[in-house]
Amino acid sequence: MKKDVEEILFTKDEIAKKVKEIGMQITKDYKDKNEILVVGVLKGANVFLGDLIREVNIPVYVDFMAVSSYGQSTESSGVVRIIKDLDTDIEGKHVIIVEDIVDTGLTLKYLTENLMSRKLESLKICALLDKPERRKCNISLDYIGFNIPDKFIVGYGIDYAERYRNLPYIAVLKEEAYQ
Ligand SMILES: O=P(O)(O)OC[C@H]1O[C@H](OP(=O)(O)OP(=O)(O)O)[C@H](O)[C@@H]1O
Ligand code: HPA
Repeated sequence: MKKDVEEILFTKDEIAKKVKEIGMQITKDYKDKNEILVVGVLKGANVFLGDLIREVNIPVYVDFMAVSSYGQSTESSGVVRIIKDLDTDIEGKHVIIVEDIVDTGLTLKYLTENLMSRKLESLKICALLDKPERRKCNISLDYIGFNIPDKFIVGYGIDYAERYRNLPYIAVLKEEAYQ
């Protein structure tokens, strides 16, 4: 796996420091609420979510959605499909969507519109990585870990064709690894 890595963007320690900061900010912002519901977007956000919730010091409930837009390629198809919906009713809840990476923004645009229609109390978005150069729609992110360049990223839960999710760091994938 290491041979396919062009460059390490963020080490394990740098990621842990950033996740801690985001967790502290969420704790501060929601300190007056009884609980929050964190919605992880499978599969990529799984690793980030697992670390993040342990840095939040108020009651956290967890649910997941699975959507599909990329398939086996490095380009978003733009068509988002729900593969797994939430298990819980989110009416009246304070919800935070947790994403690993925002690229075109089409996945989050679809998800926010979908969740907003369910009468929740509030909705915020937390993304570990943001690739603003690639944006194809207007969405606003409430918590962002790192801005990254327009390169294909893997590691810390993020895949190419289901590989590299278990790399402990965040890295740029060599072009020859996906050609
Ligand atoms: O901003 P966008 O262009 O919509 O791209 C972002 C989405 O793409 C990735 O998911 P992917 O479809 O690769 O699925 P995965 O999480 O299962 O790896 C990532 O986890 C986001 O959900
Ligand atoms: O850079 C990326 N890497 C992996 N999956 C992705 N989905 C959107 N952008 C990316």
